[in-house]
Amino acid sequence: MPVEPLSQKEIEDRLAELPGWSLDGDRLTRSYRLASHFAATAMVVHIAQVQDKLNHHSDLTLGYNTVSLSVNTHSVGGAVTEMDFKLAHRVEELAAGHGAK
Ligand SMILES: C[C@H](O)[C@H](O)[C@H]1CNC2=NC(N)=NC(=O)C2=N1
Repeated sequence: MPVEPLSQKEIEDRLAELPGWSLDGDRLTRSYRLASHFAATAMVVHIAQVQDKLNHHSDLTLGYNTVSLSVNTHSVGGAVTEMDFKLAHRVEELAAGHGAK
């Protein structure tokens, strides 16, 4: 599926539907806090599974009780595309099941 860079306005409109996510330079980002380091680790594994399914991968960081993502689309030179928002929405869905805030 070919993807194109989104305009600033398109990014802002889509971000309005994704509380907690923001644009940091040319990347979509969000950090989550979890109840324990083990819970955070399980969420990382779950996100990795989704990313492989979508063939779209964030920079994914496991901290102490935290999980952070930062993503853009390499194939269009590191711009934000629909693929980044698709991943963000999938992560939001699974985050609830991990008790991530
Ligand atoms: C060959 C493979 O389809 C590409 O390298 C995929 C893998 N994961 C990816 N992840 C991200 N974030 N952007 C991409 O363009 C991308 N491309």
